[in-house]
Amino acid sequence: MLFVGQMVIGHAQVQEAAVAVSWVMTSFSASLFTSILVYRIFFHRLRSFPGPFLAKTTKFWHVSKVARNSDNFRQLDNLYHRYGDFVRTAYGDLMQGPNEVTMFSPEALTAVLGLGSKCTKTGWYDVLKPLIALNTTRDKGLHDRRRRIWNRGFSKKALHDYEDRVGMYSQELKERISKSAGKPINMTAWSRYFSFDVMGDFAFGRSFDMMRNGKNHFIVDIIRQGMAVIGPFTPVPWLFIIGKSVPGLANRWKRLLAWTTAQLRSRMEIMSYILQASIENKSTEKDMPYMSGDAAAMIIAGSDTVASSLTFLFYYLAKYPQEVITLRTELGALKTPLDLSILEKCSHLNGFISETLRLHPPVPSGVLRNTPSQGLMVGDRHIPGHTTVLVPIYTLGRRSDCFELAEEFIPRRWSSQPHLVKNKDAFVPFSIGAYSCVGKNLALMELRSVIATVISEFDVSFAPGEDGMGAMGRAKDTFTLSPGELQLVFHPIEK
Ligand code: HEM
Repeated sequence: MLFVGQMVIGHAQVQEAAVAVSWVMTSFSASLFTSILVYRIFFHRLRSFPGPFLAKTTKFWHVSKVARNSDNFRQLDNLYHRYGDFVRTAYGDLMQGPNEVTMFSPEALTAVLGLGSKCTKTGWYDVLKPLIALNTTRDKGLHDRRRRIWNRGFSKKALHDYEDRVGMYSQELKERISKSAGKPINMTAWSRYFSFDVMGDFAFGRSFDMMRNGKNHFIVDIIRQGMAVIGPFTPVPWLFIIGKSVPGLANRWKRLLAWTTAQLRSRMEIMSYILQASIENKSTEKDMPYMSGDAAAMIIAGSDTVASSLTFLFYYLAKYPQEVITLRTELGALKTPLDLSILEKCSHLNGFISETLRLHPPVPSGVLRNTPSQGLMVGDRHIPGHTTVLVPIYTLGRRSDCFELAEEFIPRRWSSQPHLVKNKDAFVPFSIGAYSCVGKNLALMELRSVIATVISEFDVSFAPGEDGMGAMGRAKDTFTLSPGELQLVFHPIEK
């Protein structure tokens, strides 16, 4: 009896203790979170920057905004129109609370990325770890050393050597298009098949054969699934890094790395310059994480960007048939077979490409940087040290104080009507400074080659029922831009 009584009393005491402990825990958590919120809203060093109320309190505000449509560039653009040149956002570095300022002016771009800037890459760039690619190298000295090696693969001579290969892939695309002449084809997919085939060849000496098979290579699917996750989780990159350990994702990730490393043992093109540097230094095995990282980065950086650009180039060819005639006249004056280096001098073709990249930059939200410890001056505004900053390329390219009729597609602003460009510093599709795009000239060569090759034989129109709006309307911002489907019809021209 006594024993039962003790048990009842004991049970009651345990219950009381549990209630007391949960009260203590609840009040502790409530006061902790309240003080964090009060600090972030009223006392944080970025409190003077305007921005959405919830963005001051948690980064998940930004995730919730972009989770559904993966349209970060559009969300940031809305913030610019609402708050102006400096906005406190919730987008940024590893394990911090909201500690970011997004800036929208060319002046800010130069301060953050221009030569001499002391800003550094943020923890977001650890996404490829354990591999280390050129574009994910956060140490400035190491980056400079590796960039010098990469530059060899993009020298004038190297680029000249690539011309035939690029021309050959452009012909292949034209032949594939001609097989579907008069019928709708998904140009978003075919632009991707082209760009990945080219990069497969340049990175590994072997095409992905996507144009031949008319479908994605499995490696490309893995990359695209990875990029689709990166998009919404950019504000919280540590979640993505943790996600890489989840079995399904981890296996796909491992397959990608194993495949990339295996390809390195075979014939290579641009990678051969990078490999050569390691052979000269007798450090091939030690450098393997760099070389695998570089090969993966080359595919990621060099394929989606070119694919997105091509999709929008074709969109404008279909939308403005008059432009096709102007381009054809310019190209008609050239000798055949086309010499790709001559295309560099075609002012309308280059204006057409620049205008497309201005309105649809393939890296639309820009790149993440941390300010140095002393902070950063942008005009008369001081950004405190260790703040994550970014300058969205999409918004810069559409600023009405930088471009006359900014929302309109006017290729001539880059040739015969330069007054339509009020501030050229706002046109930065390839970024600027020490970390700007190393592949810019190869990318432009590909774009010029495809457009010149295809329009010399075809007119382009939207497929029945297609108005072209989905390409941008349904585009996903997965760091690089992934356009929505675009159905086009190609009609052989009479010669
Ligand atoms: C229209 C096509 C392209 C556009 C708009 C573009 C844009 C960019 C941008 C904005 C960056 C800066 C990224 C950052 O700071 O995080 C970048 C870097 C880079 N791009 Fe491109 N890119 C294009 C094509 C290519 C191609 C064809 C390659 C071929 C290999 C390439 C390779 C790279 C590499 C390796 C970097 C890192 C450079 C460094 O950190 O030093 N890109 N690109």
